[in-house]
Amino acid sequence: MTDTSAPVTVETDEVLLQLDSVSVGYGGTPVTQGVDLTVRRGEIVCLLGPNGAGKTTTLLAISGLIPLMKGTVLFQQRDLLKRSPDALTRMGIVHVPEDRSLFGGLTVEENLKVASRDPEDIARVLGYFPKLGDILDRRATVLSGGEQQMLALARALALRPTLLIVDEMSLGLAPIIVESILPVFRRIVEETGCSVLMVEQHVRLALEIADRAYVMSRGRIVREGTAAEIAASLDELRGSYLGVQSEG
Ligand SMILES: Nc1ncnc2c1ncn2[C@@H]1O[C@H](COP(=O)(O)OP(=O)(O)OP(=O)(O)O)[C@@H](O)[C@H]1O
Repeated sequence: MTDTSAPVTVETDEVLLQLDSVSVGYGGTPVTQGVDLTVRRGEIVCLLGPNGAGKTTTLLAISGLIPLMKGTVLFQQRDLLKRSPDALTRMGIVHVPEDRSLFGGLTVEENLKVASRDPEDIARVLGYFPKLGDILDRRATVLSGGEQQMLALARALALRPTLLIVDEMSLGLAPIIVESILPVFRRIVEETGCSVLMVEQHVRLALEIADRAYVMSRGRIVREGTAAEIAASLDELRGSYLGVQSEG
């Protein structure tokens, strides 16, 4: 059995994901323009910005769900162009979308079984979200928002991601639930060595657990820095880019 308590040593200088001059959009119209972004192994990176900035669009492009218009996306130094979303999942890129995409008619346990290759994976991911262990036979559709989000994350982890992409994990959740779930990402990274790229509206909470952050506005990266640097300039960023809707 895998010992999940031992921290995994990670080489944080190794670039896992690299976006160079990425432009992507819909119907031939670019939404993002020339986005440069990197995620190193074992890092938690936040992508911040106001509504409509292009954050979700950027994540969809990384996961192969919409085609690039310009630029390159390298994952472990391999070009992701023309790879299907399924192939990217097999390579270790696992995307938890904004709508969570659970199988509503299936139970918690069945949702986890769909994702896991090995029964041990289910026990392992329940270690991060013990509450799910008490409701294994409950259908996903009747779960609370927080329980659904835990299940979506647990299912993603059962796929053993190298890069976990999480879009608006906190959407519709009470701040107290967000405060309890966000720190789990730090534990996941320390114990599995995976990297996390997340879009999060609870900016201050997200920066507490992140290593670095990018701020996006109107499809461009307008600021990047360590989480501490971005947190220190939050008041200024709120005034110029992040807008009043950013919370936390
Ligand atoms: N399927 C689509 N077809 C056409 N335009 C779209 C589509 N999806 C998003 N857009 C547009 O692309 C722009 C960027 O949207 P995106 O969802 O990437 O922003 P975001 O930064 O994630 O915003 P939010 O925080 O509100 O989720 C918006 O103007 C949006 O209306």
